[in-house]
Amino acid sequence: MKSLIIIKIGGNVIDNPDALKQFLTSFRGIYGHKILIHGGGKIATQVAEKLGIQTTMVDGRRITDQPMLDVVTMVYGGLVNKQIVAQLQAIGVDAIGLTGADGNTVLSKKRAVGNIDYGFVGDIEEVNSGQIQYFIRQNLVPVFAPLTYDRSGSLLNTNADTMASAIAVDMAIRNETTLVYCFEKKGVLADPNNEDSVLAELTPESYANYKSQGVISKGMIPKLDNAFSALEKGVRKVIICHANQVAEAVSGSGVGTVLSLGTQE
Ligand SMILES: Nc1ncnc2c1ncn2[C@@H]1O[C@H](COP(=O)(O)OP(=O)(O)O)[C@@H](O)[C@H]1O
Ligand SMILES: CC(=O)N[C@@H](CCC(=O)OP(=O)(O)O)C(=O)O
Repeated sequence: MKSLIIIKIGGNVIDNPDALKQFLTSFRGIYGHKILIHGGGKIATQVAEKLGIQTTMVDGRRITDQPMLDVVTMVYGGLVNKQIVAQLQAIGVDAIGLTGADGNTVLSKKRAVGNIDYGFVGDIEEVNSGQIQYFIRQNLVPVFAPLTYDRSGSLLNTNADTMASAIAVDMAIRNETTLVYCFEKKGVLADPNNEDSVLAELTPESYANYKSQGVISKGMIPKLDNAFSALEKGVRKVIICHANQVAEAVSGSGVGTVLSLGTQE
């Protein structure tokens, strides 16, 4: 099987032009086939606010009514996606920007969880990995915005960490897949106030312990849930690391946090 590297880059890095540039340079240094999935939640919140639209997040997901869907479509599918693609092209990476609707690549259905009306939020139902593989075979680097669609013409807002995990799981059928979550810290920290307290390894057991102590919290919880889920479903390796260190992390030089299923019964 061929190796494939799937990288997710979060909103705090995208929001900082210098940090984004450094990340994209490191991304260019990754040898072989690769896919990028970007977030951009922070920018969507800022743009929405400028338009007088308030943001409400529930369980890490943005309540997405029609005006908010318009904002996230413009921000993720337009502004962020096209800026990243243009910057990658400028440094010699032949990137192609996609949403899940483009090439029918990622299909979802409206989220229906409990009594909460999330609006136009999509839970992924199907990844068309054959089509994504086609782009890769053309030596293109797919760059996905966190937007999916529901077959009947509606775009749906989808959490970018979940999108990365779902794409990685499906691509793992045809490729030896590594999934890397990049953000603004050096990895999962044993002490959130100490940037150097990076955990080299995390198992479901140690994750549960750190979570119950409140050491792992906020956005890191859905990220790790998605990350462990990918590992359980056939993704070979999952790493959480700093955006600048993505090339080193992929080459196995020991930076960041590597997830392991440990010795589960
Ligand atoms: N133990 C921890 N180690 C590192 N980050 C943590 C930890 N616990 C909570 N976090 C928080 O998780 C955040 C990452 O999640 P999130 O904001 O969703 O990432 P992204 O930028 O990829 O969207 C970090 O910015 C940090 O504030
Ligand atoms: C449904 C839902 O919540 N979608 C996310 C998609 C963007 C995202 O996940 O961006 P980060 O990775 O930068 O957080 C949102 O609109 O915030």
